[in-house]
Amino acid sequence: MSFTDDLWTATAELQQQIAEMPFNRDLAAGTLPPETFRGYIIQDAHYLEGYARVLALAAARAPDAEAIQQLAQSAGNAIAVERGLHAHYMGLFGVSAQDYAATGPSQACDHYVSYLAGRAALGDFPELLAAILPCFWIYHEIGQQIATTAAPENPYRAWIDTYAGEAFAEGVRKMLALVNRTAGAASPETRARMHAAFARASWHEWHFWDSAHHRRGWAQP
Ligand SMILES: Cc1ncc(C[n+]2csc(CCO)c2C)c(N)n1
Repeated sequence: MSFTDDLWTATAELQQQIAEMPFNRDLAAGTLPPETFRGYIIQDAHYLEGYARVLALAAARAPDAEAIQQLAQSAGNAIAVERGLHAHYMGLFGVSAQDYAATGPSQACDHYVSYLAGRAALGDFPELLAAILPCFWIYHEIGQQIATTAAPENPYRAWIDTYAGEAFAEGVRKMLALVNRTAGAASPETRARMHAAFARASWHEWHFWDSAHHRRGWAQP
């Protein structure tokens, strides 16, 4: 079994819970309320900015030229691909630049991005890489699962096609290979921290969807 297979097996229960979340079930059925998806997309745009920055920090920390190139390209792709998707849905749901600017990140969004930035500042490269992986891998798994069950006339088709598509799958495969290469050169102690970072970032993915489903923002006194 590869190291990344171990990561998935160790978090199998959480991964199953994510697959069964009402947000993802309703998205597949096409019955997710537009207002819920609108809130999700705004938060996801905030997330994306933070995530792309973290990818760029990971690129700067990478041990060799190949990994620098892969992570820096991913940072650029993240902005290009996801921004296109966000612009599409923001147009559809009437989110203006002013609406977006007026809506700050939710607690879940801020918590996830802060966690990743914390690993970038305080962790080592293997730990940071393991924290970055769930964003790619879980979206790929969920995208594929949803694609097989999705209603044909689904308003969220562009979202589904992005994550179920071959271009994205190729990016996921490269990320898995880099994690396995990195874990292969790491000590048992470092591999244990990679496991913890992968599990924590996977929990953040669950929390992000849970927050979007409940339309939570930032609690005010
Ligand atoms: C909360 C949240 N987690 C993961 C993704 C997916 N994603 C965002 S950036 C990126 C890198 C390549 O484009 C990927 C896979 C998302 N959109 N929102």
